[in-house]
Amino acid sequence: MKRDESFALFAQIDRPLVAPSLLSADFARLLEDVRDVEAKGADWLHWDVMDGHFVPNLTFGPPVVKALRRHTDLFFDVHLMVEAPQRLLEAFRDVGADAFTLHIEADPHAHRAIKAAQSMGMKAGISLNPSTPCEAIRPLLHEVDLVLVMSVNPGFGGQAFIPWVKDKVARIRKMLVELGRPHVPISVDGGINAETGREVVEAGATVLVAGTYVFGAKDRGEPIAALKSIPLPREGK
Ligand SMILES: O=C(CO)[C@H](O)[C@H](O)COP(=O)(O)O
Repeated sequence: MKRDESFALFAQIDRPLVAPSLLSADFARLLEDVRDVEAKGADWLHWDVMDGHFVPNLTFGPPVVKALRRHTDLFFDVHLMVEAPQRLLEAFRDVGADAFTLHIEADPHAHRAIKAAQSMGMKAGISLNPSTPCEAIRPLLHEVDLVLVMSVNPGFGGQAFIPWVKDKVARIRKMLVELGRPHVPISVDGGINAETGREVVEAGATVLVAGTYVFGAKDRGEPIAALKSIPLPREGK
């Protein structure tokens, strides 16, 4: 799916979008892995940016995004697991990030960051950790383009899905419906496979971020197809 198509589609889609998480790709052959998942139907690419402070791990930053931007037209879904994410707005805009998603726990001025990202032409997302209550993001639901619900404690791939996060997804979808914004995408990240993917889609998720499940497969086309085959619940169900 091309970069500029995906957000217009959320009012029409009947399946979740699939965003392979590059955290689980082979960093020594990143371009080959990106080409592989693109050829096999990935809708977005999910970038886990970690700073060693907000989470106890370090990954990549704008130079790596820039290097791959030249090779693909996939939507770049950039997830900032960093302190003071606003510092990085321009840097990621300049290298071709399409969505800039920050953590509510990382920025007391998250609303300002969201407005700034949007004014720079990026989609703006808000993310919350498993133990952060949904109420913490309620005021921002009026304005965000994307909600990213963590279903593991962020920092590492390959962790087990936390089942009670499904209730949070359902609550946030209900809040969005009540606000008259039913098509705002809810993305779920952590421990996603065909089974947990189905559960979160039933709860209201429309984007599935999957690292180990996709990149750990011999044929990445199989997990991508399995996630894409999950039907979205019908409206009014
Ligand atoms: O944000 C992340 C970790 O902080 C990863 O995107 C997430 O954990 C996906 O990896 P996996 O599918 O292996 O759980």
